[in-house]
This record gives sequence, structure tokens and C-alpha cells, in this order.
Amino acid sequence: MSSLCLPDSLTPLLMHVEPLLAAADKYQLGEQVSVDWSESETVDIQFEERQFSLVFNPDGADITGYKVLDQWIAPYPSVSEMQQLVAQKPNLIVSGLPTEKGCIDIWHHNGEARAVYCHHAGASEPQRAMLMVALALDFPLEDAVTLARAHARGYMESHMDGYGETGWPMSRELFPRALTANHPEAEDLGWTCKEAAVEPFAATDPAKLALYPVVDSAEWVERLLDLGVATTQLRIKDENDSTLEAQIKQVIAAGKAHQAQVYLNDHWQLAVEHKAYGVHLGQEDLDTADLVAIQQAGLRLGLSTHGYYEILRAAEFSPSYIALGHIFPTTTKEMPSKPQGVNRLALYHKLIGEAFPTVAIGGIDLSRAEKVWRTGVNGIAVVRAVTQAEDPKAALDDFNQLLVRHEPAKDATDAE
Ligand SMILES: Cc1ncc(COP(=O)(O)OP(=O)(O)O)c(N)n1
Ligand SMILES: Cc1ncsc1CCOP(=O)(O)O
Ligand SMILES: [Mg+2]
Repeated sequence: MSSLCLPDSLTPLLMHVEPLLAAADKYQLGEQVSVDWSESETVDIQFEERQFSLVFNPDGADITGYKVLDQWIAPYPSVSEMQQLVAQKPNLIVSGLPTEKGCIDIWHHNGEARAVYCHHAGASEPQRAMLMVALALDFPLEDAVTLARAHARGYMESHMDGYGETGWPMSRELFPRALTANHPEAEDLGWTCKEAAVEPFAATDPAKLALYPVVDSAEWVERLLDLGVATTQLRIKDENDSTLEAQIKQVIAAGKAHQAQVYLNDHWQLAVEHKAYGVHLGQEDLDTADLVAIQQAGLRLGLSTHGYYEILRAAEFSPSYIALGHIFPTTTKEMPSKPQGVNRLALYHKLIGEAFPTVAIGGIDLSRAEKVWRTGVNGIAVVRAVTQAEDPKAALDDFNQLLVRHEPAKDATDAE
């Protein structure tokens, strides 16, 4: 159970908060949230042991908790000025800053500013309501900001032409775009990007993604390919492994011989050098890897994501697939984020739609595979379910029997 306590002055927002909590309940997106109000000046949110506050446009300089600036009077500050300010102030959220052609939301992430941008801001009260609700449901800040903008737009559209979404935002058109070098307006906006713009990556065959074992040796890759696995990944985390390059060359050759999709985790330079089928990279790698070199070499790219904003950011790079995780607790990798669960996964898959193939990963075994598959994802990536199976061949057979599409993927979010 978490709680959301509003100051008296914000109680009119309850008419927006309550339907959102009902939608979160319907789609089982988090714990129950109790709502209250008080004479405090701040919005107070408690989630398990974590307690924090939020204040909109405070007069005084010193408040604890997030400080949200969402009321703007011309002349507006410049985007670059706000980018620099937010980079210095971890608790500052710049919300709906008007720009020449739209509006921008900016927040702090690990010493820098991140942003989403769109052309129509939507309605401000639903935007505030979603920000608070998403935080109370324990979405990370970047997802709360992103959802808030999508909901503001959905609400506004539904009141203008009846075609928007007043419940939980789902369709991609409502969501803002992550501001990266690939956004055609980034430069005109004055937004400084670390990454370079990149062309779309080569396609992967989604039909071959269904079962996607991730393993830590060339021996395992070859064993799986011999057993008919169509997509796999070599994931060697030891940078000092003296056999790394030899194993990489071995799996690339084996993948070609079997006409299989063999991805390499992390080691993109060696992947480019030896002309691998594809590379899998994490969010942090996006800041350092040379995506242009990977794309120009014709390699496929899979990207890890852990929530709404990261999905929107990944989409900007037009990867070959988007991985969504971790879905369930896992002991294979230490995860900084929380398990997403199948219900959030269903929404992420729906958001991505047909734009990119999707792969779910993290804690998936045979007993959980069916409900993951029903979300409509194109692939299920597993480590222990195969590598620790008593009989890996039997495990592959069991997965393969399950991971078949008999009919068009049902939309799990429409299920009552
Ligand atoms: C299919 C797939 N999805 C996610 C990951 C995780 O990648 P990353 O976030 O880069 O973490 P490491 O695997 O490098 O620890 C993956 N490897 N494959
Ligand atoms: C590499 C990785 N990335 C997110 S979860 C994960 C590990 C998944 O392993 P398992 O299938 O054993 O839970
Ligand atoms: Mg990685």
C-alpha cells in the first residue's frame, strides 16, 4: 500500500487522480494507493519506506523533494538554459516549457538533463495528476514525467474530438518523443546531445525471435544452434577473458553456418570487426558505443529498456528489436530497477506496437512463459531456464511448443 497526500489547494485534482488510480487498479500496475489531503504545502508520497514530496512552482528557494516548474510566463527561458540548470539540480523538474513549436519536459538523470518533446502540451491538471499518481505507483521519475505528458495529451484530445484516451495512456501517438540527436528539431530547440544521429538498423527476423537463449560461451552457442535454436546471444561479461575474441569468431561462423541470428552482448567493436549478425547493448552503452559504426557495418542492434522513457529513447535509434525487462526477479544479473511484471510488459508492448519487434527478459521460465507470450511480445529471452535445465534439449522443446502464434496476438491490455 502506498499513499498520496495532497495539499488542500490541489484537491480539485482528485477528479483526475481517481480515474487514473482506477485504471492502474484495472491493469494491476502497482500497489493500491490511498489518497488523502492535508494542510501541508507539498504533495507527500509514501511508497514502502521511501517518502518524498513534490511541490509545484514554489515561492521559496529551499524545499525538500521535487520542485516542479509548470507555469510559464513569457518571455520563456531558453531550452539550453533549462537543460543546464536541470543538469545541476537533481530535484528540479521543468514541465511543459513552451517552445516555438511545442513544449518540453526536462528532468535530471545521473548528472545530466533528459527531456521529452512534443507539439501539443495537452491539459495541465491531468498532467499534474498523472505525475503524482505514477510516482505513487513507484514508476521512476522519467516514466512519471513521460506518462504525465501522454495523459495530458490524451485527455485534451478526448475532450476536443472524442478520440483521445482519458484512462491510462497507451497509444504511441499520445506519447512525447525522447529528445536525442535523432530528433529533427533537437538542434533548433538548442538541446545539446552527446550521441550522434544514426540511420535505422537492419531488420531482424521477428519470427525467429520467439525463443532467444542468452548464454556465456561459444560452446553453448554451438550446442544450441545444433539443437535448432534460431536466435541466441553470446554474453561474456569478463572483459579479461583471454578467449573472448576467439569465441566471438567461433559463434559468428557457427551462426552463419546455421543461418541463425547470433547476437553479441556488449563487445560491439569486435562484432563490427568480425561482421557479426548483431549486437545487444544496454542503456548505458548508448552513451559510449559508436552506433553509427555498428549501423554502417550492417549489424542488427538490440537495445535493453526498463520502462516507458527508455522505450521512447530506444525507439529514437530505430533498433532491430527492443528488449523489455526485467519482467520477474532474476539471480543472473544484478538489476538496479524493479521487476516490471507482466501487466506493465503488456502496456510496453502495446506502446511499441508494430514499430519494432519486442523481446521480454528476466526470470522467465516455462511456467511463466505462457503469460509473457500472451502479452504479444515477439520473443522471450532466457538464461537459466535453458542453461540450468536438467535436460536443455527437452527445455527447448517445451518452450518451442508453447511459443507458437496460432492466431493474431491478443491484446492483453484489452482483456477484462
Ligand atoms: C535480449 C537481452 N535483453 C537484455 C539484455 C541485458 O543487456 P544489458 O542491459 O546490456 O546488460 P548485460 O547483459 O550487458 O549485463 C541482454 N543481454 N539481452
Ligand atoms: C541479462 C539480463 N538482462 C535483464 S534480466 C537478465 C538476466 C535474465 O536471466 P534469467 O533468464 O536467468 O532470469
Ligand atoms: Mg550490456
